[in-house]
Amino acid sequence: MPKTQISNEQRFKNAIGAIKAMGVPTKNIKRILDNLLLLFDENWDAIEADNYSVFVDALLTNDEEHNYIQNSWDPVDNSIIDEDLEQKVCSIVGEHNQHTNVAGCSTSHTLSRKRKQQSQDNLDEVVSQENLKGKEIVIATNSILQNEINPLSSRKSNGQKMLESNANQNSFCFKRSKSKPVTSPGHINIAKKRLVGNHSKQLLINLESQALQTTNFNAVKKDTRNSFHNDGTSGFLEDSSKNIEIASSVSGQVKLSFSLNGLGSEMCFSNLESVFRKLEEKFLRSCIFIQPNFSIRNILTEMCETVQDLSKSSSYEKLVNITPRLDCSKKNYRLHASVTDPPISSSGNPLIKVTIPHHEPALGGIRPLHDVNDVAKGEERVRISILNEVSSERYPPSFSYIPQNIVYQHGHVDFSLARIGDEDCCSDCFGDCLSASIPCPCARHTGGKYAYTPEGLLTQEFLNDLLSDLPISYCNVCPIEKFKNEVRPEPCKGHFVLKFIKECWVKCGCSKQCGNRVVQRGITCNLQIFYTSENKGWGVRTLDELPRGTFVCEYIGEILTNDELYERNQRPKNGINEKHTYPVMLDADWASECGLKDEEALCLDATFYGNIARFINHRCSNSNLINIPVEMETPDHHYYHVAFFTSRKVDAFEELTWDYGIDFTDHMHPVKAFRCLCGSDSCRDNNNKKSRSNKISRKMKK
Ligand SMILES: C[S@@+](CC[C@H](N)C(=O)[O-])C[C@H]1O[C@@H](n2cnc3c(N)ncnc32)[C@H](O)[C@@H]1O
Repeated sequence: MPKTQISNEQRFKNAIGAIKAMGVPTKNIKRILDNLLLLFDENWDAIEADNYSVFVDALLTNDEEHNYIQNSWDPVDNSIIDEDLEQKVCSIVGEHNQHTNVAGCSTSHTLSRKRKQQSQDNLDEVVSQENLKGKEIVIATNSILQNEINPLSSRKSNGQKMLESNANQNSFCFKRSKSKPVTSPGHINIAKKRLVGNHSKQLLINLESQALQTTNFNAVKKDTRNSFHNDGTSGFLEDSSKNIEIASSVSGQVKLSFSLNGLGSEMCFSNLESVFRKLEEKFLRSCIFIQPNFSIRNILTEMCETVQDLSKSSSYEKLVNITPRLDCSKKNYRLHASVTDPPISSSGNPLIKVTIPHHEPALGGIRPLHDVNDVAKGEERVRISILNEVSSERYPPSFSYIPQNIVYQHGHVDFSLARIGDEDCCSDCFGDCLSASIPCPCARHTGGKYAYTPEGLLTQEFLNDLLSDLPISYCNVCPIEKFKNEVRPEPCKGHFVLKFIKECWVKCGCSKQCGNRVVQRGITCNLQIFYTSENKGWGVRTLDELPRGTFVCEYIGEILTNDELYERNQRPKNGINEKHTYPVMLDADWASECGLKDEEALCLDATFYGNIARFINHRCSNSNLINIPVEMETPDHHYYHVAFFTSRKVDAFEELTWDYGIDFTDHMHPVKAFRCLCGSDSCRDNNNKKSRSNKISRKMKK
């Protein structure tokens, strides 16, 4: 009999009969049904849709805050009851309508597992509701992930009751295409869980895509504190054979991976790499500047469509078996792919098979070299994105991002508090030294005046002094010359006498917010690593305009003795790290410090371990950055920080450069000079001068 001819009373009875079989007490069923009828304006079609899926959702939803469905059974052990119920629901539902409930069952089971875990971990409640009338799915959450998910406030329409979070400003909503019927594939169930106490979150998304026909995706969003391995890969898998995994860190960093199986249709599947590449091009790049309409749902939808697009257009004629192997002893996981002749389907099309073995994390297999959204992996206060609009190179070569200098092996840096005397700190200060009437002892190094303004910029006076010609001092025995010829070193070629800044530090009485602490607070500018169009490789640019005197970043690397650097440079270079980043000599005191032993002279090498500064290119003249030695924890100038400040106003998207101080004629220098492409009029690279004059004379001849 068509449903329209069944009376509402009969439908009520049918519902009770079906749900009672799951073991739910009749009075509870009635209460929930009453609520649902109220909620859906007596729309029985909506309640019966997907075999009472809203009822099942209501059973699983136990949210007092929103009063959506009152908790209607004894809360003895919800996890067990839930699991039981869900299994029954699944079996009943399965009997009723096998096809449409495959996804429904897996959703319920997933929810159940999650719920069990939730109850064990003292998790807060699932808050989800599918609004059937408006074909919208609304999630209310205390999310901090607003950048990733389109923040829309809960809306009420046509008598539909939406969930309203206590934290309304943080709620967001997933909209479903209005053209799709409620029961069609394309169904998305989303459950949001919040860990009590530490505000960790999990977002569970089950997506069955019409586009992918028989392919199922499960997506799991999970707090990285629970899911990421130490090496930064995600370790969470529900069912590795058919999962999309989205893992997000508390700082908002998102990692996406997916694996497919069951491509039983005669779809010609492109390789995973091209799917990832296309998706990254589409989304990850744009996520650097978060778009207003950005949402996880869009990514998932786009992912389905991309897989379908690529599969349709693929001329792939091979069977690809992709098997990620997780070797925990190695840091870089790789996707192993083998290509064999494809079996031909009944329609004559080659079939594609993608196999992801159970319990092997799919994410690990395709770990990228760097996170294009944040090369610093959350180590800095700002995210540092990577963008290449020039060539196909997706990432800079491998290196480990470190936010602080680290001693490589033998470099001796004495950080002991005992070495900091009263004259080298301001233990009597309080709050902000800059606001005190008399400059503190820390300003002694800068002539009794602070180098910083209250806004955290270098004072114009300090900067002007720096940019005027610096005096040069000469070592008795120069470590650089000893590098070149240990037995008979040539005389020192001279080093600039650098002007130091002394920042307040831990032995000082002032606060961390003291105006004389700028470099130690880390990077605050929005910077980007980008591929230069002048063949200089990767470079750094600012995304915002920077005033003159702005602290940009420190040059961070391994602290090496000059001996160690020399030894490192002698080693045969292979492949990836063939190009050394330019090491920075900590030579401020070479001339004045008596008896500095070779093994004591230090330098910073960012080739293998470093920060964003390792990407800043050289410019012979008119560079926009100046490197300034900054002393914090050590009172002598044997070790110090190298900080970059803007030497003039820098426009947004302008490349940041500094003068490495290279002598392009010195072919014996420990680090081989490159052919300079800085493009400045006063380029010191003679090769360039020659080629420029050749060009001019060729032009003249013409
Ligand atoms: C500190 S790294 C800078 C980042 C580097 N461009 C990269 O892709 O990793 C120094 C290296 O960059 C390149 N480089 C820096 N400045 C350059 C310039 N003005 N002209 C040509 N190459 C430059 C050289 O290969 C040099 O060894």
